[in-house]
Amino acid sequence: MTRMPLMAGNWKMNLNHLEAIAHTQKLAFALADKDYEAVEVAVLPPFTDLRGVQTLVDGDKLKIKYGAQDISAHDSGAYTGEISGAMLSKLKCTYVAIGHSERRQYHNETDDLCNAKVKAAYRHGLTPILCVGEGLEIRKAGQQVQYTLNQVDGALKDIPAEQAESIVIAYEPVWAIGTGEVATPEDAQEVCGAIRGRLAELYSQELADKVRIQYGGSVKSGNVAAIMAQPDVDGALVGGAALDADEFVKIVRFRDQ
Ligand SMILES: O=C[C@H](O)COP(=O)(O)O
Repeated sequence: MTRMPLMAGNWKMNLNHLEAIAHTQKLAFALADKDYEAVEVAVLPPFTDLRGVQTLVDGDKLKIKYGAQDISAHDSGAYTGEISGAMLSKLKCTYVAIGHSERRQYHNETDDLCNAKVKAAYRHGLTPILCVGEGLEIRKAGQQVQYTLNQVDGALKDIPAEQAESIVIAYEPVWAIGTGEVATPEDAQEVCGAIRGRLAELYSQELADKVRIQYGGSVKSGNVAAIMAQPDVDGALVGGAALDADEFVKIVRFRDQ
């Protein structure tokens, strides 16, 4: 089964709304139709950038997809500081990251909350990029597969197959995020393969074969090809390297690296 690779740039808390427009224009200028035929390209800017990115993408009919880095579990109301799925879908977001390790670590997000956010995303026609992955202690104990599969189970609780078949799962070992310490291609394959196996158990092999599983953690143009060569890795969730447009374009063109 061929799955369209998804290269997504998670800008995290970087680039203001003016910088976001300049950065997206630079990407749009560099990317050609043949890039989009081979790879789906997405950016996940901060909330305050989304309107600017939308205006650019709509106005110039760009093929870059975009989405948010988080979503509220609630649809509206007295939740100061939160952004709802309805607001994101009104801005024509395609994707929303859920359960990024930085949200789990600094905002105490649990698997139950991730599950509620996955449901909120689907209520509003957004595609979740569910982030999972173990910390260093878990890795040292050799528990990375079980730990990550528990996160998958928790976030997908009561999610029907008709929804789950469109999910994207990003395996991001926490010890490899922003550290320059990339997982080996074999490390990435071990867990990504196990995630696909779990999807087959929870749903069906047919569904598992459709779902795109990304690797994230210090992905750069120099290591992306080896990671993408793994059978169960269908893309990358890129942090730091996505802030450099030239570098991100090289990652999108991983087959040339
Ligand atoms: O969402 C992206 C990941 O946290 C990876 O970040 P990084 O590429 O800077 O290691």
